[in-house]
Amino acid sequence: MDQINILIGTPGRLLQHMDENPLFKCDNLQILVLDEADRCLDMGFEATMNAIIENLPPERQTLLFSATQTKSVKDLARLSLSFPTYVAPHEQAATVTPESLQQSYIVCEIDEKVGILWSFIRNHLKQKVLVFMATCKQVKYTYDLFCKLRPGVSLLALYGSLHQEKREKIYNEFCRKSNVVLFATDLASRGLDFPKVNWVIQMDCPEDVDTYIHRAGRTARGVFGKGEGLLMLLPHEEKIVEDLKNRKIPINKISVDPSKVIAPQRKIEALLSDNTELKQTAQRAFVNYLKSVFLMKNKDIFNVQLIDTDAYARSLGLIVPPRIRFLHKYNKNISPNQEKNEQDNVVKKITNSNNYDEGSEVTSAEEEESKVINNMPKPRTEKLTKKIPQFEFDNNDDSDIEDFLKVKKTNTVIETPQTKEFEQTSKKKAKPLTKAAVAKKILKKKIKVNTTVKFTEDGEVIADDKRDLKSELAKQLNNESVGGLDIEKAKEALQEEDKFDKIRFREKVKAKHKEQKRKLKNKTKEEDGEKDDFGSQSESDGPDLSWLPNPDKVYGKKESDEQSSSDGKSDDSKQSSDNQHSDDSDNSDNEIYHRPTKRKLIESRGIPQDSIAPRKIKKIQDVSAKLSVQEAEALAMSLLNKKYM
Ligand SMILES: Nc1ncnc2c1ncn2[C@@H]1O[C@H](COP(=O)(O)OP(=O)(O)OP(=O)(O)O)[C@@H](O)[C@H]1O
Repeated sequence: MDQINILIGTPGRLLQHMDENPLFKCDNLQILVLDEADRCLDMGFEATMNAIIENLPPERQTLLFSATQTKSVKDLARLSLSFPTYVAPHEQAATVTPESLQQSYIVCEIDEKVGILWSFIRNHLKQKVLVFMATCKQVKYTYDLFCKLRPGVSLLALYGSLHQEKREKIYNEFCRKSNVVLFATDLASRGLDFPKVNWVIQMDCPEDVDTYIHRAGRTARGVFGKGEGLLMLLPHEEKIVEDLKNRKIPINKISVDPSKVIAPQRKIEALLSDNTELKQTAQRAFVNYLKSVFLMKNKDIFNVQLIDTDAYARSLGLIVPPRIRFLHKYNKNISPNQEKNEQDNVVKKITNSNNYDEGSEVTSAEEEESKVINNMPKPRTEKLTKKIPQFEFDNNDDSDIEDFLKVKKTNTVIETPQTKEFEQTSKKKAKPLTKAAVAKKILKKKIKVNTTVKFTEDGEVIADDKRDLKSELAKQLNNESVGGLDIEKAKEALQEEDKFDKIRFREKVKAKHKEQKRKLKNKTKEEDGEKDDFGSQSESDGPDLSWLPNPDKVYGKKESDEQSSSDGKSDDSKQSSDNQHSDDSDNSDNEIYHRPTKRKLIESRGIPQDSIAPRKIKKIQDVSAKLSVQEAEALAMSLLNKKYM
């Protein structure tokens, strides 16, 4: 780190190295360059920049760059500049922005913005467009929504809450592609050099003139760069144009042909009703936009009270406008006097500077305020179309959207009784639906929230042993319809339930053990069965113990056996004779114990088992062979008769 010649970094990262890296030394620093110097020196980076400057040697050259350079002595004094030189290459130029940048603005209602943007994109499919919005949430929502609506061109979104790697990927993708739309926050308004951007759309009014210049500067870059800029303003935001013109920015007012605006309102509403996540993003976009307007410094231009929030919510696809808590809180905290003053101010401003409400009569401040908020004079663009040149939606690219636009009717709604009914009911719902109201409704209907009931295919309820309450106390507590929760009672009920849970658990363990035992038993049985295959043929035959050594041989002969052994018979032959004459009483015990199976005996004598026929059958075969047919028949009959007598 101490060997490097050039270091490029953001203020935060640089300060982190200074604080945490022992190898990072700036004693020999010769040149400090601050790109986007006005931004670096403004309030947001003040503390960080002051800390960095403290760590740098005072003997150095300092270079500051920006398209909107600060001349504030206070700011420059912090850098300890001596003999500063101001270099402005375009100071004598007629305009501060490049001549090849064509700039225009439109005035529209807040609920028209989405439709205008959508129509613009649909008509510029073969162009590279950069759209600036006020907040991350708006960018995210517009991106998600338009992706679902499929405009027919690549869409990208760039905003601060994205991971750095993703930001870089999106940046590179936007640079690479030529037909693409990028939705972005002011994160992309400075320093990023996107090549060949055709259009910069400022969908929300920029914070100040500097922000406008930086945003617009993303197009018409370099020596031969060309581009166009479009600024969308709400009627009360039009005052910024004056500031722009005072700063030598050539900007012309144009209007939009309403017949060419296709607002996919129904589609958006349908999408949101199907997709809760998208709906939540829309709600966040709505609240965050209003918050950003509320927090703007320049209250002459930004006034959240003048925004038709219901219309804005509807344009985002939200049928029920989300609650704007910060605004409610703010309105509550304003004392009546303050409120009246504010109202007076709003009215004065509107009546003085706005030409749209020429016909309205001021009766009292309060009346006027409510007029301003609820019945804001609508400076519809149609009114202005006579004087102002129209915005050319049809561009020269090869897309066949021109025909499409001519054929398609805008906002065609087939009126069905259902839609009429819906509109009527939605009109009736003037009262906002609060969470408390919803909760009251649920309580009235006695619906138990957060309960799951499972049914069989026949519609019978399946009892859930885990969820069913067992103890009386818990049941009682559950049935109580009093709001709130008695912690002590709930604790006791839980303890009671715990007892039943333990019993259930014990039973479960017992059942498991039983099952294990049963399985083990079955296994051993199976193993025994396998042994039988190799030992005795059937259980009635008894175990095959022929393989055991002869106890006589091992323990010597018994007295009772002496006689039989003296007959000169071998052990094997004795065994076989024993089998043949099983009624021999002397050796009966040994016989039963040592009796091998018939199969074993036959095998031990070396006679093939197949060749042995049962003795009785053999005898009959022998006798019948010697008889004639008649004699054999007679014999058979007599045998049968004998058997059944
Ligand atoms: N002398 C030059 N000849 C040709 N092209 C140039 C020249 N100087 C700059 N450019 C091109 O102009 C574009 C803008 O340059 P650069 O990014 O340096 O501007 P910048 O003033 O830093 O802009 P910003 O700070 O607003 O992002 C770049 O694409 C660059 O290649």
